[in-house]
Amino acid sequence: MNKIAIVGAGSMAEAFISGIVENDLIDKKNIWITNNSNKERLSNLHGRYGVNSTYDLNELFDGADIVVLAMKPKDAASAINQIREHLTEQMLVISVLAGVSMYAIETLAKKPLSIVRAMPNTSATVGKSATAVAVNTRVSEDQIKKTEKLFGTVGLTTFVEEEQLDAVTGLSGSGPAYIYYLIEAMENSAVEVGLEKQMAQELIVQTLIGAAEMVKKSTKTSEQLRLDVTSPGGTTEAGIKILEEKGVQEAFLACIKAATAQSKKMGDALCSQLAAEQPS
Ligand SMILES: NC(=O)C1=CN([C@@H]2O[C@H](COP(=O)(O)OP(=O)(O)OC[C@H]3O[C@@H](n4cnc5c(N)ncnc54)[C@H](OP(=O)(O)O)[C@@H]3O)[C@@H](O)[C@H]2O)C=CC1
Ligand SMILES: O=C(O)[C@@H]1CCC=N1
Repeated sequence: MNKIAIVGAGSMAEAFISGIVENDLIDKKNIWITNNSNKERLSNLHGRYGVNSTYDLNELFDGADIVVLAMKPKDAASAINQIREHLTEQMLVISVLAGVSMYAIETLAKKPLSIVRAMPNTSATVGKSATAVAVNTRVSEDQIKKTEKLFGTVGLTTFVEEEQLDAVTGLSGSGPAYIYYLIEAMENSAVEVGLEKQMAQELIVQTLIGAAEMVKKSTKTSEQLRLDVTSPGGTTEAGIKILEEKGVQEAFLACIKAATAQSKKMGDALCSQLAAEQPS
């Protein structure tokens, strides 16, 4: 890895910078970043991580072997249009943009590119992202190794087909929000049954970490582990009965299907727009 050029300086970009710098993957002087206009944000990132920033695209891309696209999907078209002349077939272009396909990126760049499309989640901030990655046929073995190293600094990486990324987005991309929602619900319930919120939060968080660790380490399925907790006529049985009556499993199915469909819809909308703009 020689130089990384990051386009977009939001929370996702910062999670990567933090992971790369903490793991000494590359000298921080070789990490370059730009954004749309927020100079204060760039100087803040420089101050905290020692990375370089610039609005000069020649300086940003000069000698870069990896480019990370980390702006919002709505800004992808204008951002890629601005940088397209600097992108080369030799560079590895890593995109974390939700719903922006490799086809869309190449169409906007107006050239074939080696593209890695990734779906991390916000737990990248604490090095615990569940990231799924798809690569196109131009990505070399060496670039795959670089990709694994890079995403390894922010958590777990798994390789998927591009078609699976909508489902991954609906599952683990949005996933932290579902878990926060569950935590919120458990915190509010704890208060209702007479517990102090802060203390309840500690219990809930440790319960989640412990249960997740059990699923990860045990040879039992999650269903078996649930049944292990559920004594006949006991408290868990009483609680789970209510979750079943309220249709919580069905609600999760509908939730993940809706998020997957929304990811596909966002991607399809951009692809249709780009196809319509192509000269016939
Ligand atoms: N949040 C999440 O859970 C997840 C997000 N993602 C993806 O990560 C990406 C980044 O998200 P996030 O970090 O939350 O975004 P933020 O809104 O925090 O940051 C977006 C950044 O893009 C910059 N930007 C906008 N337009 C341009 C441009 N033309 N050229 C250069 N930079 C530009 C903005 O600059 P300025 O501030 O100057 O306007 C800002 O620094 C998104 O595409 C999202 O889909 C992926 C997985 C999970
Ligand atoms: O809600 C969103 O669109 C983004 C994509 C994955 C997580 N957040």
